[in-house]
Amino acid sequence: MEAATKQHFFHHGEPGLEAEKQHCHFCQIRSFATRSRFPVTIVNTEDDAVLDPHFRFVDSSILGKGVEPTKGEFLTGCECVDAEDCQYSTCTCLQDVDDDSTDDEGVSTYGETPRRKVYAYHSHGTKVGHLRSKILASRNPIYECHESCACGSDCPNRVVERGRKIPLQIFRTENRGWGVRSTVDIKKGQFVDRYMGEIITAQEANRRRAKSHIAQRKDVYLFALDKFSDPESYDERLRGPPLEVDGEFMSGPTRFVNHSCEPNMRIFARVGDHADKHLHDLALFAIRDIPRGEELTFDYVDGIDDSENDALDPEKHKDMSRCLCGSPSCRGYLW
Ligand SMILES: C[S@@+](CC[C@H](N)C(=O)[O-])C[C@H]1O[C@@H](n2cnc3c(N)ncnc32)[C@H](O)[C@@H]1O
Repeated sequence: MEAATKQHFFHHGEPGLEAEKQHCHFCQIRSFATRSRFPVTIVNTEDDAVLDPHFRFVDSSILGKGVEPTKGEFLTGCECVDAEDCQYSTCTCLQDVDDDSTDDEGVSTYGETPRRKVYAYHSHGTKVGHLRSKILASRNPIYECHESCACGSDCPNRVVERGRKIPLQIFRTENRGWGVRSTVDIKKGQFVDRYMGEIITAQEANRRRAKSHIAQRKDVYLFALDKFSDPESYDERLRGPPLEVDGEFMSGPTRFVNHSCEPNMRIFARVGDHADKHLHDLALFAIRDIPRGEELTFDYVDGIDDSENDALDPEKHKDMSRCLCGSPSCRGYLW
């Protein structure tokens, strides 16, 4: 670790080292636009390990071969003139919200049209912009306004779009390699960061699985963008198989977040432009208050049916890896 930091801090200000700097993790995280207000840092007080030199930090996902975003002419956004309107069922960005609620936020009218507040976030007080408890406890997607919308960049419904507002530290854990923590307190419902990586086709993901020397563990880096997959969909991109995000070799700091059977974060599908549902974001939110310095975790198999969860099947344990999350309700095995 010292050798890596010394090379960066003492030599990377010098001209003529462009090729070397491209592979330097410290140069990569210092190129992020948010480096001053919300820096990413890397520390190791445990041993001499450094991050895998083949890994590269990126601050947005990269589209792989054969993955196309929707053409500009097919993008659509809401036409809300007053951004405050982007919290109600009348905002077209929120038209697909599954609203089974009769809860807190209530009904109002817009001209003659009755409208319900279906906004995923709190809109008042100290919790403003934090995901509401009802959504946090669900696996519902989050719909946000985006760059094709008429509302401005100060629209309250652009929490994930505005990006990470938390400084993150990648640190060496005692027994699970690298992990991630925050250097500030995080509140329940607060957005932490996206899971980023290369967005690849299902065929390419399977090719990488087959080729990977870490065999089935390759799956810990692959997330299927399957929230809207539907074999009956009129949109062929949603009929599947879904695209996948591979964070193994290119990603942001959340690629180093470890698993816990009692996690403090949960991952949500976040949709911007409805025409780009097949490319939805994966957004991590705190599911309880997290004091600064506590390791950030999520459940890698959240949402998997118990009957498909190998950790609950004693027959399969002999070929599985031990879970070292240390939580009282640890299932004992990862995969
Ligand atoms: C997505 S990576 C997380 C970052 C990783 N610790 C590293 O050093 O790069 C997933 C890998 O971390 C380790 N890991 C994560 N959570 C763990 C847990 N609860 N118990 C044991 N190992 C864990 C496993 O080696 C797993 O393959």
